[in-house]
Amino acid sequence: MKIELLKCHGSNNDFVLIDDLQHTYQFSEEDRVSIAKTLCDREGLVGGDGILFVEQTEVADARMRMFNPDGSEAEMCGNGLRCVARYASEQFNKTQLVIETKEANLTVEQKGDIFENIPSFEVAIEPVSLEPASLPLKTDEEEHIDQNIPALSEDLKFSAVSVPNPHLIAMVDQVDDEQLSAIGKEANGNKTLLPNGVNVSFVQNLGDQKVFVRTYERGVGLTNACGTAMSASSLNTVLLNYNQPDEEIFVFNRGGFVICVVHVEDGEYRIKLRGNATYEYKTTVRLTENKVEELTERETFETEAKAYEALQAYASQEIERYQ
Ligand SMILES: N[C@@H](CCC[C@H](N)C(=O)O)C(=O)O
Repeated sequence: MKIELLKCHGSNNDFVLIDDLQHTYQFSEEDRVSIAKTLCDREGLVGGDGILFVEQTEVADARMRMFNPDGSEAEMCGNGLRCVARYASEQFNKTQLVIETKEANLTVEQKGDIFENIPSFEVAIEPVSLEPASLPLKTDEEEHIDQNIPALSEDLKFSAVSVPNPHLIAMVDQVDDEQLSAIGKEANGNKTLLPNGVNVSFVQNLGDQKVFVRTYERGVGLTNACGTAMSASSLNTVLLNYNQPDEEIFVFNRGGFVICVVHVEDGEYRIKLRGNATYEYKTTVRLTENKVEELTERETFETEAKAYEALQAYASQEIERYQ
């Protein structure tokens, strides 16, 4: 199988974008799973936190399907959607588009750069639900906000949110990666409690509408950043009165930062996520027997990489101030 790919990232949550708008690859569902496992393998030539298939659709400008490195398909991907937004906006020469995702058609828009020379996109993160059944999280409660889940931790309190992929979020004083990994693995292994698995985030409140978020992603493990997790975490900080609705929340992560705004209207929540959509390189590969062979020299985006280094340096400095 010969595939042209674009390697890109949102907050250094990195993806392999495959354009099925221009091409007609006609991948089977099995192909998609095998492409995800093979191309995302960090030991292989490409590596990534997921695959973004950009496809034709009748109901929106384009359709995004997102597969995790373990081959599972996610309902949504916030950082990935920004990359797809940029790619589709360039294809259609439009700054505002609608992208079909697994559960919703979402508005995406090119917005002012979040940092010098960083092409930035804002995407809608919807539908949002606090109903445990929407994750699903097995419980009799109507909502599970800032409460213990003894099967996962004696002392941490979690909020269950779907956006619409499933998230558990805990506020912490300091992020402990080992503890987060252990809880993430446990939560994803406990199919009685969480039949579809879950993304688990630790959130450190930094004050002044700023937070730091670290996530153990379902189907991946610890990543530099997770867009839907940062959106769900921002909502959690509004629900718990750490941050204000309708105002920008700066969300720092291991790979940079994004800006989230949480809107609350008649008990309904809408979240906007704004951040970078950075291209790394383009190449063509051939996949054979779970092996990747590169057929062309990589076309790299050096200027973008340089600009992003400055953003990353700023974000790292900010994070260090609070460690
Ligand atoms: N990194 C993504 C989320 C990708 C899907 C997630 N691992 C899941 O299975 O729900 C993001 O930026 O939102």
